[in-house]
Amino acid sequence: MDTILVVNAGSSSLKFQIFEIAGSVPKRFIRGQIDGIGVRPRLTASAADGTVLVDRRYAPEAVDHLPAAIAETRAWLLTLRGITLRATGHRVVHGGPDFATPVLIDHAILDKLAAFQELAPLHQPNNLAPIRLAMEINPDVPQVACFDTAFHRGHAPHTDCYALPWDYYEHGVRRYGFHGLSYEYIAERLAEVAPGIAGGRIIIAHLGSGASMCALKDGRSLETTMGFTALDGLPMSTRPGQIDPGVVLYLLDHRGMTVKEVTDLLYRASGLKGLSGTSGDMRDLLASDDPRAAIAISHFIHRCALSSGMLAAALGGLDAFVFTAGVGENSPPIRARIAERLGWLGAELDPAANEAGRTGISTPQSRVALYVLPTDEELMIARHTLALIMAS
Ligand SMILES: Nc1ncnc2c1ncn2[C@@H]1O[C@H](COP(=O)(O)OP(=O)(O)O)[C@@H](O)[C@H]1O
Ligand SMILES: CC(=O)OP(=O)(O)O
Ligand SMILES: [Mg+2]
Repeated sequence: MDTILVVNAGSSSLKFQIFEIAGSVPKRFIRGQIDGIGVRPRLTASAADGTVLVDRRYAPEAVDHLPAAIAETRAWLLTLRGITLRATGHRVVHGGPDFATPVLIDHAILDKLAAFQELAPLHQPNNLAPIRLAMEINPDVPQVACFDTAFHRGHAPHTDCYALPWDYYEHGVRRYGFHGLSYEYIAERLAEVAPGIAGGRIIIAHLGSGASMCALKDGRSLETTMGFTALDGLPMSTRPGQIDPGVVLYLLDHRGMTVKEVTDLLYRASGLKGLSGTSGDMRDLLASDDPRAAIAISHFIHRCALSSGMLAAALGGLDAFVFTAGVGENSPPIRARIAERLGWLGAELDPAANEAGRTGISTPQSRVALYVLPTDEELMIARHTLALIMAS
């Protein structure tokens, strides 16, 4: 069977899917992941019909960094029989100013992408590691990079610039935005689920371990909460979201912290984890009766509400709001609290539909339609990868 392998190497997980090439469309064959790297490592994979193919737990030190997760995943993938790999598609978080579409990777492109490592330290090294390995092991199999930044590349300069001297914009200091593969997929899903609304004014809330929102109009990204790096915008599992740059200057200057210490603080020790002092996992916080866990959740809701207002202003109103990614897809209480804060825009939640995790979760009279749509970054990558290899 001819297949495409898709690799989505994240900050705390390695997600993968194998798609059968069925004519010009990819058909899901296997979906799996190693999550909880260094904490509660677990390899799971299932067939398209849901049959569990593997479910293996590891001691934290056995899979404590991405290369170990790649090695475990690769060993398991090699046990599969009857599969011919035609191409591998990779999620690459940062594509900088020039990569507006997926690309076939060669060594020169790999070097260009490595230059963005400091702009996405949690992701870019992890995204590039499997590409390097694949190019070494299977030099004849095409490797395709699909960028989180690409979907936002059409933003007008007055929206994606910072108010710094213009020269900085020219040199790439811009608001790139991320989670674009997820937004692109949701925009397509929305056109199927709600064709009458999909062309309207929409906010997509990608609330996972990393979190951002996108203002979508006519199916295209108009604005987003993340910026130059994936630190900006909403508070996340371990990242603070929007922060006064004066805080960073204070930490460097007054506290005498090194750049590495500040980087670690902002990427790994802040957000829900930093505020609660216990965990960056929303499930742990929801289950906790610690007041600091409650503050962390309330802060998250508050910032989601503020960003929604900002994006509604960018859109000139709001027709629909979509919840997606780990928290957005799986947490009725978080959805309910955000929906309540959208009441002034005309949103009215149907509590039973929300609890049941239905696709539509607003009341019939709600002026803003509310949806829960599971994202599928890997399917989006498979489509791009297949299109690219068929065209080349
Ligand atoms: N039932 C749930 N309730 C609340 N949060 C959840 C639930 N299930 C998963 N999550 C959250 O989803 C996050 C992972 O989301 P995901 O979109 O996979 O993120 P990433 O791709 O950034 O790793 C975890 O941090 C976890 O807190
Ligand atoms: C860009 C980003 O934050 O990605 P993730 O949500 O996978 O961490
Ligand atoms: Mg993710």
